[in-house]
Amino acid sequence: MAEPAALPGFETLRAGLAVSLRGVTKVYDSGVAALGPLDLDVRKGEFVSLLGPSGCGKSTALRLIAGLGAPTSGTVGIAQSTSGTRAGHSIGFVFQEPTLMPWATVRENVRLPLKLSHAQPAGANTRVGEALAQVGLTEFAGAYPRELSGGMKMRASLARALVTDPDILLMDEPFAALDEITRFRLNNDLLALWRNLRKTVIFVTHSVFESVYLSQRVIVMTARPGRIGAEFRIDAPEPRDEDFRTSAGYAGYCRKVSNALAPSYSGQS
Ligand SMILES: Nc1ncnc2c1ncn2[C@@H]1O[C@H](COP(=O)(O)OP(=O)(O)OP(=O)(O)O)[C@@H](O)[C@H]1O
Repeated sequence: MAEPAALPGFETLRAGLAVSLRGVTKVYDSGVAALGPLDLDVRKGEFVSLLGPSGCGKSTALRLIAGLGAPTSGTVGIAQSTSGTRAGHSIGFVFQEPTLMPWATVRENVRLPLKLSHAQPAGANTRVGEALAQVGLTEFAGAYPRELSGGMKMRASLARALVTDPDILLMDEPFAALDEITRFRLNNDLLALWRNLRKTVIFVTHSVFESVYLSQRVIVMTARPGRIGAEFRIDAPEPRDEDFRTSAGYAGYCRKVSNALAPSYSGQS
């Protein structure tokens, strides 16, 4: 069978790559040089964290990868969806704020991306059920956002990103507003999901500890305009759990990443 034609903006990438940024810069209309030049390759199925000081362009990088804006220069390459569906469906985005519709139930909130893509109702019901089960919210499908804790709202937001079965999950400080115990629990659940579903995850965080716990690779960005200052491969055994979180190896990685991050904060208070 002939290869499907590449979708516009979704270039053919080197085999095994999910995302490839080449010389990407972003200068906003205000004149702020937010990013780059940035060269970044992310392998299919890899879990990568972007870490860096406030305003260094992490969210900008995610938005460019998601196609929510164009780079000022350089190229953003995204692997074509393995499911052969529309290009936009290969990416799911989770924001720091859960941004749920307050007047709609969890089920309706999670269904929204399928509704927008005019998915068949029967298939949509199945997908919504699967996504809710993946995040442990089956029993709260009929609840309204006001009835949910912060952690549950974030689970609903994650289910909404998973409902289209995207190949790539972009997560922008998703757990930053949660208390530490809830955050640890969601870290573990996200890792379990990643192990089962093997999605490519690009995760933005301010937390050295979170980035080392979750990632196969931590990218430390410089102050604005953000570039790659250092990167670390986290070679820890899977599955990671509380033993890893309290291990000497984990503490050692955290120290190295913190040391690499420190220069980016010089001049900031
Ligand atoms: N739409 C926009 N128009 C103009 N400037 C913008 C816009 N979006 C972001 N910026 C600026 O670009 C720079 C990078 O912003 P961005 O949100 O990407 O950084 P960040 O690393 O994600 O920051 P934080 O960690 O605080 O969320 C900042 O100086 C920000 O004020």
